[in-house]
Amino acid sequence: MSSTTVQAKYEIKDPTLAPKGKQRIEWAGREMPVLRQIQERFAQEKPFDGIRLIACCHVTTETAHLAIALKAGGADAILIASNPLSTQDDVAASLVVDYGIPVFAMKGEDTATYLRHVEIALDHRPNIIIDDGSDVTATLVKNRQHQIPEIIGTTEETTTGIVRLRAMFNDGKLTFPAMNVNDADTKHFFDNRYGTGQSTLDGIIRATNVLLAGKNVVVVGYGWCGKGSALRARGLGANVIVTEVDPVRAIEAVMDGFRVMPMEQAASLGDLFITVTGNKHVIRGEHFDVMKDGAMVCNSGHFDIEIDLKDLAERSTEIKEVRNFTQQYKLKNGKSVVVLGEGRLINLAAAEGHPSAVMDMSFANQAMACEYLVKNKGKLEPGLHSIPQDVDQEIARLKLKAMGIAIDTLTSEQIEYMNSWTVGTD
Ligand SMILES: NC(=O)c1ccc[n+]([C@@H]2O[C@H](COP(=O)([O-])OP(=O)(O)OC[C@H]3O[C@@H](n4cnc5c(N)ncnc54)[C@H](O)[C@@H]3O)[C@@H](O)[C@H]2O)c1
Ligand SMILES: Nc1ncnc2c1ncn2[C@@H]1O[C@H](CSCC[C@H]([NH3+])C(=O)O)[C@@H](O)[C@H]1O
Repeated sequence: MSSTTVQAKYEIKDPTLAPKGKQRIEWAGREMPVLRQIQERFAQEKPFDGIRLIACCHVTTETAHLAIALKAGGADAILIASNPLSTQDDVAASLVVDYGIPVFAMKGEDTATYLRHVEIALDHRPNIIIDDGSDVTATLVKNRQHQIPEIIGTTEETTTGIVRLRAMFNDGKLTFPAMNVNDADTKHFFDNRYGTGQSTLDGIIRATNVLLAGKNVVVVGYGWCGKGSALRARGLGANVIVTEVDPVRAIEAVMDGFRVMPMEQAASLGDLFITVTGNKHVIRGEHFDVMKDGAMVCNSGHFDIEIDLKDLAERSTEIKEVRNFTQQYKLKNGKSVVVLGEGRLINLAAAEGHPSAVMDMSFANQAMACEYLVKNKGKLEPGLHSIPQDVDQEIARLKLKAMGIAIDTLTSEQIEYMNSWTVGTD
């Protein structure tokens, strides 16, 4: 359903889902104490008064808390989906109905609708863009150069978005500041590793209900997301195999106790494949040809191109939906390959994405990054900017405090020793 009145512009599936969405948003809030404190401060200080802001994020209970915090800080904010399959329609409904935040997102929207929502967001003439994967920023740079003078800056949530921003900068096209949220320690150490680890396995289990104990699980890419996925798959009793292209990460996987081999070999061994590379076609034709009958493939990295689904379709005689988010491709060679979540992020398509406790830190970084952009308006060079270390440390301190965990502090003698060079072997 959509409304085009100036006050209540939105496009969501069904506003009557709002009560369920509100209940779920409130539940998530129990695990988001850091963002809550930031929200309370924003409500007092109103750092975003007069600021138009768009957020392109997965529309989840966690993102709801980010949007609510930004609105509390005075932002004129609207929200669109960062993935066609990840929207939680009840959350979208509640944001519109209960919190007065315009949302343009519907679970299962087609690519044309997804791209139309990007245009609607840019029509809002944002001063700040919160992006997850850089689709909005890339559209701005490609098609809306005239709006760039109005941009104070952007913030980027994920690894692939940062890769795209670096490429944009090297091309001379990133002419405004962009805050690198992904690389904050309190973001990728926890979100990419433990968040992706848990929610990826959650998505696979919700989609298939298969037992993982004893299965050969191939994790493609041993970065932050790969480490988390491999760790949690092992925890469920799977025999984990890792494939990599980076020799250092391959050694890490070996020393973490996993078998490492090229995909050419792993393809015929795996019962389940999880891609987490941010790259393209890491599983493709020659791999499908040698897979076991009934092998399952899914992606928890980035776009739906990590697995070459076009190639798979060309090798198939039939594609059948066998469960929600589970499609069986019947191959010409007589075997079948099962694709989960249409090759899009399995953790957000079939499950609910990362748990609130990790998104608390990711979105605390997002909120603080937006405030930093406003406070430093006109002073930051174009290009990528790290989250200041004191902000990262403060988020960690607040999180530990909320967890009820105390840690030690350096004594003055230790500080002096750590800053000296004269004391050595005696
Ligand atoms: N599902 C989620 O919720 C979620 C969360 C965070 C990040 N991400 C996305 O997941 C992807 C990975 O993120 P990350 O932080 O782990 O990145 P990363 O850079 O730490 O890891 C990616 C790894 O993939 C490896 N790789 C690249 N091409 C490969 C290939 N052909 N075969 C095998 N390995 C290959 C790289 O060498 C690297 O070690 C990114 O696209 C990121 O945006 C998804
Ligand atoms: N529950 C959640 N709510 C909001 N964002 C999430 C949640 N779980 C994971 N994410 C974020 O999703 C990002 C990866 S998603 C990559 C986005 C891309 N547009 C695509 O859909 O392919 C991570 O960096 C997480 O911070």
